[in-house]
Amino acid sequence: MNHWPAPFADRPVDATVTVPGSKSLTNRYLVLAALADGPSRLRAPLHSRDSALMVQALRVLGATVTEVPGDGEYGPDLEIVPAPRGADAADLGSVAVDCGLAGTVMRFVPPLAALARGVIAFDGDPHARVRPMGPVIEGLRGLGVDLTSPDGGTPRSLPFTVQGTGAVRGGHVAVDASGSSQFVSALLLAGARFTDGLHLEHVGGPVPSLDHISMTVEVLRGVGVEVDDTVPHHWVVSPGPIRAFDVRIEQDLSNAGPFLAAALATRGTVRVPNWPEHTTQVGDAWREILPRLGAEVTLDAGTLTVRGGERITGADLADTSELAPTVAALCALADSPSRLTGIAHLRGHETDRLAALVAEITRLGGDAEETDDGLVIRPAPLHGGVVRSYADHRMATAGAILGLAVPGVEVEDIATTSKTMPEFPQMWARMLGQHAQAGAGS
Ligand SMILES: O=C(O)C1=C[C@@H](OP(=O)(O)O)[C@@H](O)[C@H](O)C1
Ligand SMILES: C=C(OP(=O)(O)O)C(=O)O
Repeated sequence: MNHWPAPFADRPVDATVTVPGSKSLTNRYLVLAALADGPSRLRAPLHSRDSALMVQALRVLGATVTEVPGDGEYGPDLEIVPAPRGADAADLGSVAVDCGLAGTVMRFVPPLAALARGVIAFDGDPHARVRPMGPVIEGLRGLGVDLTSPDGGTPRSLPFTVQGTGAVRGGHVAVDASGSSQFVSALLLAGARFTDGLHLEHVGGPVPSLDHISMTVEVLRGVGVEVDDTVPHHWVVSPGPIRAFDVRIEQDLSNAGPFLAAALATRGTVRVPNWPEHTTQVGDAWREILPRLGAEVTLDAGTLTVRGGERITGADLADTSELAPTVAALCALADSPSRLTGIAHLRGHETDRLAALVAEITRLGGDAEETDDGLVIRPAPLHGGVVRSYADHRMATAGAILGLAVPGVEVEDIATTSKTMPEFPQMWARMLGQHAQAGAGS
């Protein structure tokens, strides 16, 4: 496997960076476009492995997705014409959806398949088969959908087959969403198209990544879907049409994270323009997290500016969700201990991220330990070495952050960043090139 020599920054970065579109927003709007009452357009969407898998899934289910020129820096716009429905709906026959390693595809698409007519087989990368799926499967079964595993029994994970009849009864169903917020989002996104709508109830421990559920609810309301979330752990989606739309996708604030982290790792300055004024993206939390780690953060006229301090300070941080690998890399460079909590469910992400972070930080000489629901990371001098990426885009970018401050770090399979940011190696080099130019001029 290829090893990427992570660039070491021998002086502070000074760069302005814009990142590609949000994975979470792109894949939600793609799903909604396939269910909408007319053609929709996504402006400046993400183009990456996860969004390509979603586009391909929609095509398999009969939608037409076309790339059209747009003004996005990172690729064309997308126009989506939904598949004909009702009496006009084609019988798809036996078709297959490849989920890759995308949580959004493996969780959000099965409800769409149930609304189509055909026998739709789902599978993905080897690790996708161990990502938790049970509550989506049980939820759909509770709503009247027939799903089977290859041996004919009740599936618990990928691979499985959805017997799409063109309609889903819907109504009340209870699931345990403590393993992933995506179990909730998956059912909510399609809920308005179920005959009786959806009353989803969560039973179990705390639901992680609540920002992502807020995003789902806000996006749904934006396309005319009525969602009642006033009672904790209950979401009621009224049956009705999903309005066709034309939206601009915000840049991915979670993926802005590694670049912002570079300011702390090199005691430099990184600016991200077009920071949304209002957003449901979890990455907006960088504005609270990075000051806790010693940075100065300002948001002025839509540009977020992060200035690294003399040192990175450790911190106790809860519920960092998909930001956690980036946070952990910074904590490994801090000069006081950190405790990350509320992230037990990261064990079900692209890899077991808690185990992976401990293994890779330790491999570079660091001091990291797993707890029941997170990590403890203590200061220790780091040395060079290979950071394994486990097919996990955020492990790869965590390795890149460490490499800025530690000479001799190599990241295995940097190309795995293509899951959500195929341009990452070039963007990283450009960020460091800007620092060289700024240095040459000063
Ligand atoms: O709905 C979404 O777009 C996501 C929800 C979160 O999943 P979990 O709740 O499993 O953390 C997040 O980590 C993932 O990257 C994207
Ligand atoms: C957990 C993540 O992805 P997925 O959408 O595959 O769950 C992530 O991007 O950090």
